[in-house]
Amino acid sequence: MICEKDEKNIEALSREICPPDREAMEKAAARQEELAKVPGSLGRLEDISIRMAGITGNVTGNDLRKQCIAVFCGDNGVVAEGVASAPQTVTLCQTINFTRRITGMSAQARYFGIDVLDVDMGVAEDIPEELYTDSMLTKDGSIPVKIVNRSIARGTKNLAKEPAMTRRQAIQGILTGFEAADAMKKAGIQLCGIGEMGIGNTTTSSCLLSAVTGVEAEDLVGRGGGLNNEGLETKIRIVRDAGVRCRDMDPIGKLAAVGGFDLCAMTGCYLGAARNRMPVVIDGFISIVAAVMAREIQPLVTHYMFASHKSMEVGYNTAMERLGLKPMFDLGMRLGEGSGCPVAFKIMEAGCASMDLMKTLAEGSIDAGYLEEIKKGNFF
Ligand SMILES: O=C(O)c1ccc[n+]([C@@H]2O[C@H](COP(=O)([O-])O)[C@@H](O)[C@H]2O)c1
Ligand SMILES: Cc1cc2nc[nH]c2cc1C
Repeated sequence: MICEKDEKNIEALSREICPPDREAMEKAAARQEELAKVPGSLGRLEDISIRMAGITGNVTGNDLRKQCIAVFCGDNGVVAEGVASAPQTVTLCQTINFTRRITGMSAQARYFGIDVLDVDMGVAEDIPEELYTDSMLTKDGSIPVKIVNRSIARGTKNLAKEPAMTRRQAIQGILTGFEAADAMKKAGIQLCGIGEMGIGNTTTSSCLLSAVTGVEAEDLVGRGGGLNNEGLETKIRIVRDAGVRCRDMDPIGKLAAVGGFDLCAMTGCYLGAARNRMPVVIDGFISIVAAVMAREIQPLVTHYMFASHKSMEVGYNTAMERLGLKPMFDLGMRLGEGSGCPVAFKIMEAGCASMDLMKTLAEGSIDAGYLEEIKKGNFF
């Protein structure tokens, strides 16, 4: 049963997020200056290693090889307004197909050996019982391959006509996100990404972004999965009304009025990852709007966030400016699911490898001792 205590819990948990370790960051920056290269020549890979030092407090040894993408799935009542091009049933289909590792995100996850934490936050249609699990961890403490049942309701209400959900439901969703972050930490995950699946969620995300930033709907709303002109006009109108209606609400109020169950859980998961001092990767438009919502609750959370790719969705830049981050790459992607996270994980590993394995010129000098080692066949 969700109650006032749970809302206080979100505040208390968010207050536990620490600022980054500045001393470790200074040491890491100094080490990057000394390594055998032109200072700054590894560009943003250097920044990543320095930010990682701030997150863990360690300059070296920031191993990021145990990785997981948490994908939060749910349907959105607002699709009744004709604001999405794909049928709602795609949400169910992809939620199931994450477990088969055959979607845009999960195929990459399978290839790279990344875990997927697939959470049903409120898919409208039935998920077969055999595919469900109640626990975010298996008996041996790993991330389950099945779908974790945290369904709040079979989709949200139509936000154009009434609040998408109750405040209690929004709180429940946020706390599920915290739970997911804790489960990943317990499973030994060192780097996580946050994705989603939910037809209609570029509309809910645009509503939230408009409400938070006050930016005009026309400058935020895109075609999502490929909306036609008529649908786009409706979407802009709905986002404009929602933005005005929710402008003065607190973050949880905004999420309840015009958000989705996926967005609530994603918001909580960013906060939970930061609370666990775990670096967390942002995917596309929906993912970055949830990151903005997390920042509205606790600004320190951004120190733990890394932005993967620049989504093609129109409002992406507005959200990015709000966070003060910079995407790592632009591949013209706009799929969602967490599909930008695997490549970002590899870039982040590269940044940490430079710090761990490179030497300074002095440490790597070619002297007689080194040549003796080479003669013995010891190259590393
Ligand atoms: O993340 C993005 O940048 C992104 C941009 C456009 C669409 N999507 C995906 O497409 C779905 C939402 O699109 P829509 O048009 O139904 O609102 C949802 O399942 C997202 O994962 C995702
Ligand atoms: C097939 C399909 C897959 C998706 N994955 C995320 N959003 C999606 C939308 C569609 C239509």
